[in-house]
This record gives sequence, structure tokens and C-alpha cells, in this order.
Amino acid sequence: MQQDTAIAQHGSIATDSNHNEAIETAVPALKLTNLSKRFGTGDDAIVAVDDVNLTIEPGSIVGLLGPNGAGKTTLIKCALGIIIPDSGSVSVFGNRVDGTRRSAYRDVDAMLEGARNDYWRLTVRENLRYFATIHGIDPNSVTQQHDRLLDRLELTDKADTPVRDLSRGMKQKVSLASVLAGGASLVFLDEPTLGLDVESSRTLQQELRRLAHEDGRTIVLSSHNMDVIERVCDRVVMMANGRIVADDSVNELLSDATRDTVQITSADIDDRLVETLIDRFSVTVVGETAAGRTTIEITHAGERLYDVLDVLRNEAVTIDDIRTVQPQLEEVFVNLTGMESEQTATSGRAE
Ligand SMILES: Nc1ncnc2c1ncn2[C@@H]1O[C@H](COP(=O)(O)OP(=O)(O)OP(=O)(O)O)[C@@H](O)[C@H]1O
Repeated sequence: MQQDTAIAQHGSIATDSNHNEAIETAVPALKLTNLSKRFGTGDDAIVAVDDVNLTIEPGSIVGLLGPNGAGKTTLIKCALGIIIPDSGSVSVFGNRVDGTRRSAYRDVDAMLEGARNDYWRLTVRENLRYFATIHGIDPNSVTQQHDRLLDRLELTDKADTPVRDLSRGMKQKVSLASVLAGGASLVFLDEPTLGLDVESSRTLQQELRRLAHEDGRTIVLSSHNMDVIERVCDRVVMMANGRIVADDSVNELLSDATRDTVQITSADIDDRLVETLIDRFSVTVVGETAAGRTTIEITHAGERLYDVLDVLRNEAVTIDDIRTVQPQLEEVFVNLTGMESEQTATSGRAE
């Protein structure tokens, strides 16, 4: 489905009479309003999702991040109608998901925990036809779309192979193809690149961007792999303790962090001066270059950068290099959630 078709189906163009301007009022792909879900009762109750408001526009690709237990899966399952929230509401393309209304489910599907229950005795193509059928689509009417999907995910050669005979990475791609074959406009993908080799992961990432930006699918991607999120997503929503702690474009999240951290290198910074800087400023990294110069990184420098430079000038320090630090999404994540992602916790893991 093309983006403009998605808007034509799910939204409208309204006119603001005060300004005589056309304002796009596309119906959100997903709208969560004051969503809450707790598990258990009394003192032992766990608030998995805590009064969350979230709107996701059609055709966007959004990363949903958070440390283990942040509430991501619960939120996704509420959106799928698998878990009934305690309070608040979920709408998918304007249709309320409340556990009884089947109309909303036509538009939403998911690949949870990196896989889907494909039928291993069926071939790849038979799986796609099956998942199209259970979503009410005549599989003969979408043969071309399925061929294109197989081609884009580099599965054409395996189209007539039973899924059980495929490698793990290929099974993963078949899972994704099966979800997409159902034609849902809003798709949740949990760790879609887990276990894929680098090349397959890149192919899949490209396809996800194309699906959103060319076909108008709305994709919510949940992953602990920050590199994938940074490369693929337009926007990132970070959760911690059931709440949304950040919601912005990748560029904004990174640029906010960039402005705030500077790295200064000098041969004149000795231990005593390092102590002084640590006492007065937020020094996060102290290191030594191969040439024996000291490097310090100061976060939250902001307007205090001038104070840092004053201290260095008073100590007659010659600055060899000063630069803003190019942060990774990982650092933003750690700052906002206070937790490492699994990416750093399990370094060396395959994508
Ligand atoms: N069925 C359940 N019964 C009791 N507690 C639950 C249940 N499901 C989730 N929880 C708890 O709710 C909280 C949020 O869990 P959730 O699975 O939504 O987090 P998550 O962000 O998806 O974590 P992960 O990244 O580890 O998958 C956790 O404390 C979890 O232990």
C-alpha cells in the first residue's frame, strides 16, 4: 500500500477555516491514551505500563526501547488486544482495541520475540499464502506482492523449500515475510534482526525502511540493538519503569546529547588539575592519548563550558584539541534510563 493510499484509507484532509490552510489530519496508526496495566495485587503488584500516552503516525518507523522489564512487551500486547489494560484506551487506525472488537485486528500484526509460528512443513510461499488467507486476503490476488516480498528479502531461491529445511536466519526472514503477507498496516517487530548475519541484517533493515517510506506501512521496532535502531528508525520512544522517558527523532536525541559533551585534550592537564575539574564539573572520562596527552570528557558542559575554559586558562593550559563528542544512541539510552542495553552488556553478540 502506498503512503498516500494509506492516508486516503485511514485519514482525511481537513480545512482550518481561520487560516484557510489545508491541514492533514491523518488518523494515527496507533493511539494510546492514559494506558495502564499492572500485574498482581497489593504490595506485590507490578505496574508494567503506567499512564502512557503515545501517538504514532501512519508510514513512520518508530523504535521502542527500554531496559528489561520496562513495559515494552506489555504495551505491544495491549496494542494487539492480547492483554486487556486496566485503564486507558488503544486505537489502531481509529478503531478501538478492547478485546472484543475484531475490526481493529485486521490492521495490526506482530512478530514477537524474534519469531513467529510459521508452519515448518509448509514451503516459504505456502506460509505466505496461509497468513494472507487468515487475514481475509485471497492469496491468488497477491501473488505478485508475495513474489516481490520474497525477492526483497532474498528468499526467492527458497520459495518452494519447506521452512524446516532453512537456516535460522532464513527462518527469521520468513517470519517477517509471513507477518507482512498478512497485509497489516501497523506491524510490531520485536528483535527482527536477532541471529541474522551482518549482510542479512542490513538487507532486512533496508527493507524495513522501504516498507515504511515507500509502502506506507507503520512499523514499531523493539530491539536492544541500538545500531539497528539508529540506522532504521525515524523516531525513538524510550521506556523505563512503565513510563515513556523520551520520545523524539534519532537526530534530535543525538544532537541534544552532542551539544552537552565536550572532549578536551592537552599535554598540560596533570592529576591535580584533573581533581579540580572533577570537583567542579561533570567529568565522565579521563584518558591518555598515545602521545601522552590527557583527554577529559565533560558532560552537561552547556553554559559551563566557559567556566571550564576559564579554569584551563588560569592554569596556563594549552589546549591541543577540543571537540564535541559524537554520541551513540546507547549513551542517550544509558543517560535516560540509567541502564545499559544488552548491546553493551553482551558485547560481541551477532546482530
Ligand atoms: N504475565 C505477567 N505476570 C506478572 N508480571 C508480568 C507479566 N508480564 C510482564 N510482567 C512484569 O511487567 C514488567 C514489564 O514487563 P515487559 O515484559 O512488558 O517488559 P519489557 O520491556 O518487554 O522487557 P524485556 O526487554 O525484558 O522483554 C516486568 O516487571 C515483568 O516482570
